[in-house]
Amino acid sequence: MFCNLRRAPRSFIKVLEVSHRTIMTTELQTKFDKIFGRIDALKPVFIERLGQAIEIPAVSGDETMRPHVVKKAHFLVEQLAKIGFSDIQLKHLGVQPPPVQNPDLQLPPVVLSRFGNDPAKKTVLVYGHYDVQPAALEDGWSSEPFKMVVDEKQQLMRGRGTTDDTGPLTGWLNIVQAHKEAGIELPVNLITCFEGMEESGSLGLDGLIAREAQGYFKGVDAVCISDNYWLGTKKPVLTYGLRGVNYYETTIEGPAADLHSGIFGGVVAEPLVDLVQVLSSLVDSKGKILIDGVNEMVAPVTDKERKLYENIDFSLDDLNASTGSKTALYEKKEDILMHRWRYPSLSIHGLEGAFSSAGAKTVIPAKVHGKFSIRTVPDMDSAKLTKLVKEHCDRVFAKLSSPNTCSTELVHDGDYWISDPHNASFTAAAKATKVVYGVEPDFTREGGSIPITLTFQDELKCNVLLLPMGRGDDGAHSINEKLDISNFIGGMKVMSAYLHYYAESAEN
Ligand SMILES: C[C@H](N)C(=O)N[C@@H](Cc1c[nH]cn1)C(=O)O
Ligand SMILES: [Zn+2]
Ligand SMILES: [Zn+2]
Repeated sequence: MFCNLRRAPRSFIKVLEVSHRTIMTTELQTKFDKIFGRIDALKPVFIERLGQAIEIPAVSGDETMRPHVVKKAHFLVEQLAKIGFSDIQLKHLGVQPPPVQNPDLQLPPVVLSRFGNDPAKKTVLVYGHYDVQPAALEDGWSSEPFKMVVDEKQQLMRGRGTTDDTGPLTGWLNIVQAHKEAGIELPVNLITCFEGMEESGSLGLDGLIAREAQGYFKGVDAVCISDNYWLGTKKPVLTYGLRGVNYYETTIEGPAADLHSGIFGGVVAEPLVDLVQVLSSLVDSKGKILIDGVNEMVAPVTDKERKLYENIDFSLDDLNASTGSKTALYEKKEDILMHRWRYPSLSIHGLEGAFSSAGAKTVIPAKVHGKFSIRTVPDMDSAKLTKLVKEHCDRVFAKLSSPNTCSTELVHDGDYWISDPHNASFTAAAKATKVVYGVEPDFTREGGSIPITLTFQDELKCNVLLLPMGRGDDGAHSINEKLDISNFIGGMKVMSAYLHYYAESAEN
């Protein structure tokens, strides 16, 4: 273990003053030099490992792809073993609950492993997810999404999962390898918890965490999650809040089979016509949620909170750059960020069962499903929200006096989360960021969701830190998802430095 600043003799400590705070001893500087040097030297190995992982199309939301998700879990097991992690276990979570086409479909396994088990050290659990969002070349990708391309000119890696979340996940493996090869002891015990269902609601993981709180996860002092993004493209951030997400499916069905619109058009009630009306009643084009009672659940903005937005480095131009358009609903930084972080939003994602290919098929679909989700924020209650959503859809459908049937179901929900950005974990991560990037990070919230964050905090009774690796323009969930090589390398250096600073902090 390296020395604790408070106990070390003054003569020994040659300090580096950064921003009025003492953050580095020469001993730590030497360690960082060696670790960072190894991370730089191992760059080709790390890129190769990420490329191999990206090739496995682990799409959790598509039942037919489940064997690939399982294959990626086994790939991780292989890599963990190669690097020297121990006690590697695949935890099986049973069958996937409905709605599901195959009632026997097994959930993907959770990959647990350890590096070190020294009672004198703190224990950090790192969580990541190895599943990804769907992707297809015909969606508009400039290269095969599951064949990682290293763009030397732009110094980035393109492929599904590079930033969300395979790149950051492999980062944890890589930093252990870098420590070993640099001959530097890892300053904490590390536990990995990698799941394969995050993009589909983290089904089954809550139960596993509760079961293992006093088992595999006993003694965890802090949880660190690298699964979100910087706000923009230049300034590193640490994230202390997430929105939750409630995902819904409205199903409307009528005729026993798809019909010819020339023969039956105007003669039968069309499910898709009904569904379009139900969906269009949920939200207006300015983003206002139209479901009675939803906006009333949102906690009011306080003056103290309003001030937090003032110093954040972000602008309308950043938003436009990351969407590649000028389609913003708000112009002012505060309005944009508040609507991303602290107000709910309702998005309509798609239709299942309806014609969606090129061409001009003249069919009346017999059964259609509309998919939409609501990002939730303090003080919204998931069960109450679901009641309001179902009542709203039933009411709108009833007004149509249609002979079809309509039902709305919650597919999955995950809680929002807010933390204290001044705890020991955040302080350690802020020092690490300053050492690697030379700037203090911004403290941000995230509009996306990581459903398991609150469960870790509550079940393991410890702080959770969100330590993003990629940039705001990485295109997570979109086409041409990428991770800049500088963020991959810088992110791994920050992960390493974070563990060292956290190890020497007086509190948890
Ligand atoms: C922020 C994280 N990388 C992420 O993408 N989370 C997903 C989680 C989710 C929940 N339901 C479906 N996906 C997200 O925010 O959409
Ligand atoms: Zn993710
Ligand atoms: Zn995602």
